[in-house]
Amino acid sequence: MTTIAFDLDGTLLDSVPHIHHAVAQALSDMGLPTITVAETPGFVGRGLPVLCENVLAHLGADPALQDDLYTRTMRYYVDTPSDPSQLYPDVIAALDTLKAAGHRLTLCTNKPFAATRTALDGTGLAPYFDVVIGGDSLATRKPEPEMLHAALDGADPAQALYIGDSETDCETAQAANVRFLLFTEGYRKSPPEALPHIRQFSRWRDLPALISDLSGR
Ligand SMILES: O=C(O)COP(=O)(O)O
Ligand SMILES: [Mg+2]
Repeated sequence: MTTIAFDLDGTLLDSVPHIHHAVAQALSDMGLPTITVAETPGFVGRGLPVLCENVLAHLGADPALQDDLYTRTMRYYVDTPSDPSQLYPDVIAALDTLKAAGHRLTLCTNKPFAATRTALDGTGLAPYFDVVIGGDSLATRKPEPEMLHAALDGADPAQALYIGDSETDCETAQAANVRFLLFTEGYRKSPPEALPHIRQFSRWRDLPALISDLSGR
């Protein structure tokens, strides 16, 4: 049995349209200019406070509006339902296979906890994860190691795996001394070779075999 922690946005869910909708609604309510869908992945990965700070800087808006933008975006995050169409292809089948092999699955995302719960419930992912750590669950966020250690829930980091899509996830795994597997179809900004990883995959249907190689089952 291996404890396997997963990132959420850009790893299990292609959530950029959902995130863009929430941010664009909040910006519009505040009478600010907007960001495009294409620009949105560049703001995802370090948590909602950083997204808000960077969006305001990008728009040349007053940084003091960060808390207001955060509160409004959170409301749209939670109020806008998620659905299974956001899942990358074959995610559920891969998680079923990993569960059936006896692995323990947990979630470690910088998305705020309340928004994470809504996303997990709406997409059908909720039953798969024994532990869920969100971006505001602890005093620190990824790439600090505490969230990942909490998501491992007592498992030995040296025996565990972390699966994510971004620079943030790779740095987190390094800081937490956990082996990192890179999903290449998410919201990474640099090429895969710039992010140290022990395996990479572009199709979820390939993940169970990668993990059974690594864990010897
Ligand atoms: O909220 C974010 O910035 C990204 O969330 P993630 O950690 O699931 O990729
Ligand atoms: Mg991610």
